[in-house]
Amino acid sequence: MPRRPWVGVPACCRELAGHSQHATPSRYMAALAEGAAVRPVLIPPLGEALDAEGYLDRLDGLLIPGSPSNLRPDLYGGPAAPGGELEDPARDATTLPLIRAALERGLPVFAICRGLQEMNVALGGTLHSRLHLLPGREDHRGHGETLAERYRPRHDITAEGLLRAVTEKKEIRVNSVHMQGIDRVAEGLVVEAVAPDGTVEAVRPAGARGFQLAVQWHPEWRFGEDPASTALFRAFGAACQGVAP
Ligand SMILES: N[C@@H](CCC(=O)NCCCC(=O)O)C(=O)O
Repeated sequence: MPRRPWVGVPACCRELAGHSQHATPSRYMAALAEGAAVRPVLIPPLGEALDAEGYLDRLDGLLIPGSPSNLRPDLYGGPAAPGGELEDPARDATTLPLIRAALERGLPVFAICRGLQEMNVALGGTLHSRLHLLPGREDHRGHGETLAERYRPRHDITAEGLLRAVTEKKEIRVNSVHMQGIDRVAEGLVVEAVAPDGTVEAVRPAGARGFQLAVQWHPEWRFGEDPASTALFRAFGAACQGVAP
């Protein structure tokens, strides 16, 4: 029985019950444990104090989860955000170096939503801070009264490359819960999927040897009900076991 791989999941820094806490939605951990058959471990967003390299020495893969917080605009030369926007500088200071180090090592990396935005910024790309205000763009914010409504399938994407190979699909219907999105794609990243309005929906490092993929939607959401999501987590788990996609 092969050893179950260990996969790091950088947490968010959140105020809960008056205390600063490190957390991520449990659906990411469940999708890793059940869909990828790996052992997920939370990585505290300790920024520079975190010995990122030391963590990666002990990990077989990295999953960068989504978050309602936005990246600090100064990280990509964007305009200052209006007051009151949720940001998470501790997470930014943790994930950006962690992503660069993991990609450099060829570690399997699966980045989701904010994680795609972090990968792009970590490698020198930029973001649109309000996609819905751009001419010709849809509103990708996933409005709805309930989580089920917010995370329901919203639009198709056209897949290429690793995404298409893993899912065995060219057209995939995905959910959409994000206000921001990629503006300038970082050098060294290739676009693997776009939405009908031109929004970049997936990227991967051009020279990636294994499973290194970032997606703007949420495949972890009820992943077992969607064949493409199931295939993505299974392939990520296999990559963490050392099996090429
Ligand atoms: N804040 C960024 C990233 C969006 C993201 O990761 N959304 C998933 C979590 C959202 C939620 O559950 O509320 C953006 O808005 O683009």
